[in-house]
Amino acid sequence: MDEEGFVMSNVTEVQKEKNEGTAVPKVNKKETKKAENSVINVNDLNLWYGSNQALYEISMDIPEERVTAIIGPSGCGKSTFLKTLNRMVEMVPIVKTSGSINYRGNDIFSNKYKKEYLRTKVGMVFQKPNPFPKSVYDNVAYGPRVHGIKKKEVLDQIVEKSLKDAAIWDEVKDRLHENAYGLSGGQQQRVCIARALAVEPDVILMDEPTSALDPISTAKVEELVQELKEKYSIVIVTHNMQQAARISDKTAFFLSGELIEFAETDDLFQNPQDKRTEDYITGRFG
Ligand SMILES: Nc1ncnc2c1ncn2[C@@H]1O[C@H](COP(=O)(O)OP(=O)(O)OP(=O)(O)O)[C@@H](O)[C@H]1O
Repeated sequence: MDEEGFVMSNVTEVQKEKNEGTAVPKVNKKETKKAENSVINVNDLNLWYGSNQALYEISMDIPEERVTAIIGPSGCGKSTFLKTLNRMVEMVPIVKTSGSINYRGNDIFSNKYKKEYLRTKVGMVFQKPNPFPKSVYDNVAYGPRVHGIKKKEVLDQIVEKSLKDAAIWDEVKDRLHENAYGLSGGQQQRVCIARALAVEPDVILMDEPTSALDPISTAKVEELVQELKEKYSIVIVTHNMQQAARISDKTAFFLSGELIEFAETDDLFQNPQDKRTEDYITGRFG
C-alpha cells in the first residue's frame, strides 16, 4: 500500500476532517539509506514556565540529515520543545530547565557556549511567514551582513545560492529589490527559509511552517524539505499527521509534556507501540 494509503487507513474520519483543506499534492519522500548519526542529544530534559511544568524527562536523539516530525495535541509542548533546541524558549524570562542538550557533543546550556552561535547553527522557521519589511535581497543578506560580510559580490553569491536552495530563485530573481511583502504567503515562507539558510545552519527547526499556506504552497515547502534533508537535519512541528507521514523519517509523539513514543515514521503510524499513540493517530482524542 502506498504512503497516502496507509495513512488514510489509520487516520479516521474525525482526523480527516481535522486535516481538511490539506489536499496537498503527493510529495516523493526521499528514502535515507545513510547510517544514522545524531546531531542533537536530549537527556532528561524538564522545562518549567514559572511553576508550571511543560516538559517532563524528555530524552531523544535528533538524527542527522533526516526529517524528524513532532506531533501531539495542542498544548502538549511541541513548540516549547522545538524552541528549547536553540534556546529561543529562554526569551520567556520565567523559563527554567533541567537536564542536558548536546549539539554536536557540546552542552548548549554551558556558560561557555554562545547562544548566538547556537542559533546560527540551529536555525528556525516560524509558523507564519515573517519576512522583514525589506527587499527580498536584503532579507536574505541580513544574517550574513550581521556576521560582517560586506562585499557585494560575496553577498550576491550567498543570496543567489540561498534562494536557489530554498527553491524560490526562479520566482524572485527578477524581483530581488522589491519588498518581500509583495510576494505570496508561500513565496514569503520560502524567502524566510532562504534567510535561514544564508547563515549556513546545520539544523533547521520548523514550527508548523505550512499551517498558514494553501495546498500548493504547502506541497512546495514539503518538497523543499525533502531537498533540504540532503544537507541539513530538520525538526518539524506539525499538527497534521498526514504531513508528518508524508515528509518525515522519524516521528515523536508528545502528550501532556511527555515524549510517549519516538520511532521511524512508518513504524509509528503502522504499528504504534503505545496505546496513547494509537488512540491519537486514529483520532480518538486530540
Ligand atoms: N510563554 C509562555 N508562558 C507560560 N506558559 C507557556 C508559554 N508558552 C507555552 N506555555 C505553556 O506550555 C505548555 C506547552 O505549550 P506549547 O505551546 O509548547 O504546546 P504546543 O504543543 O506547541 O501547542 P500548540 O499545538 O497549540 O501550538 C502549555 O501548557 C502552554 O500553556
